[in-house]
Amino acid sequence: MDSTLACLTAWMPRQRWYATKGRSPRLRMVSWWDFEPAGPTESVSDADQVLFVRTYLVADDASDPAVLYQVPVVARAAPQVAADDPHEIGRPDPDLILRDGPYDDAYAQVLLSLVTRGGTAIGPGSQATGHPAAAHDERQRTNRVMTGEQSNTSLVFEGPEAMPVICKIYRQLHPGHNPDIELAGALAAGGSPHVPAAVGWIEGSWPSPGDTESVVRGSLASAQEFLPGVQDAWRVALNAAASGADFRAAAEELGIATADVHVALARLFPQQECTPAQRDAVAAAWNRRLSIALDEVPALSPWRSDIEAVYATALRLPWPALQRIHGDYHLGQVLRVPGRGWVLLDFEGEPLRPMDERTLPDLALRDVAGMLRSFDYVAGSLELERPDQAFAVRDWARTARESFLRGYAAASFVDLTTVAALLTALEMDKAVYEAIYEVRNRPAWTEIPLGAVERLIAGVSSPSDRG
Ligand SMILES: Nc1ncnc2c1ncn2[C@@H]1O[C@H](COP(=O)(O)OP(=O)(O)O)[C@@H](O)[C@H]1O
Ligand SMILES: O=P(O)(O)O[C@H]1O[C@H](CO)[C@@H](O[C@H]2O[C@H](CO)[C@@H](O)[C@H](O)[C@H]2O)[C@H](O)[C@H]1O
Repeated sequence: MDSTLACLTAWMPRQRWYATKGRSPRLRMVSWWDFEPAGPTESVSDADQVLFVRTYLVADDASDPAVLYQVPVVARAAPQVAADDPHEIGRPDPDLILRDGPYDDAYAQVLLSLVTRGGTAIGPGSQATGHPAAAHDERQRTNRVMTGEQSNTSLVFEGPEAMPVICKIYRQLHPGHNPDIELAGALAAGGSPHVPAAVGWIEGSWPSPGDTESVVRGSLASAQEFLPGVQDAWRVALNAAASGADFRAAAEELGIATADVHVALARLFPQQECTPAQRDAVAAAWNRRLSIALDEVPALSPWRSDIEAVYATALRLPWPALQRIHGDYHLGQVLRVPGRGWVLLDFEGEPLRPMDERTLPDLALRDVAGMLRSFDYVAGSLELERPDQAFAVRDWARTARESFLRGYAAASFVDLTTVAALLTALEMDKAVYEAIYEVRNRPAWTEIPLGAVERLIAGVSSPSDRG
């Protein structure tokens, strides 16, 4: 194995964004591109120390199909880097240190330059091109990496006068335009206050990891206005539920904001009547997910036939038209911005779902179900910490749910009573997805979606019990 790949093989499994945890990586270099140093934004002395700024495209054959990762690196001469540098990837030779690109100013500044000014980085059979979405703002900004449990890597650029910018580097690459760039960009261009302003994005082309003779195009990064010092709705809701604070008006406004975004998406992108074939495809996806969940979460098996009955009931009734939606809507995807209200983030869809499915028109009610599940998670996570508070937090979740639905119905003009069985099926499907997600990522929380499955089944047999 070449020495760069050897360094990456040791380093990648320790990264939060490395997807196939628990398996040994089988890495293969697919391509790379080199960036020109960002010139005016970088000091001459720093540029002297940088040997190259490069993004590697690395396929991992530990899973089938292979996962393709985007790995930006900065190569520096060994004497210039501290011995205990926490962002060292490795030393392909004794004089050269590869650093994790997002943590190095040299990469951060070329990234900002590409999304705000445009330009192209070239490599063997591959390239990356920046597409600014707004007029370029030359003011200097410093950069930092957002910390947290993230599947991608985001850098924040801030300066005393300049609009703060957040740039998300997609770690896993897929063919096609990322739905977050497409949907959030269109909503921002259409004047929606419920998404951050668009700044720009990076698209590229590279050899397909499955067939290196063919070339694919796809999204590499996106940048938007960063809203500093705000809390996400998960934190706001958790604090409100823990302290017993009234969340009804906030939940109702969240319902209105959600409906406003759905109405705007229905105007900006084509809507489709839901054909029998599309209903069959949704039903097949429910069943596929259920069978994965039954394999990975054995505690679900006693409810198998009840879950299937929930799906069957929804399939007997008429369905609304399909449209573009958020796709992975939960409280962590929404920010509370003083003076502006709720702002929605991350229209990428569910990370456990294939990208080509995530860009299809879907049921707007899927987002409604996602948010309802999130209110249940607030109660569920607090209940795990303080079982003695269970009654109060369940009551909080019930009122949040009612207020959210009231706001959504009023602003979307959807009569939710006519689609109640479909909404229940979508909540069930989301709880099944979450059971898989939790068992893989946060096993201690698996009982939250399992409790929801039980309650949803109980609610179908006696509707007034639903909380
Ligand atoms: N425009 C923004 N303004 C402020 N915070 C943001 C913005 N975009 C994302 N964030 C925050 O950055 C973090 C990661 O964003 P997210 O889109 O969820 O990334 P990932 O795809 O890695 O999960 C979240 O905590 C989110 O609240
Ligand atoms: O990483 P993403 O934000 O794209 O979403 C994934 O992770 C979420 C967890 O952070 C997960 O959401 C689940 O947990 C939330 C609380 O942490 C809860 O509010 C959501 O309702 C629940 O689904 C999401 O499902 C997953 O796709």
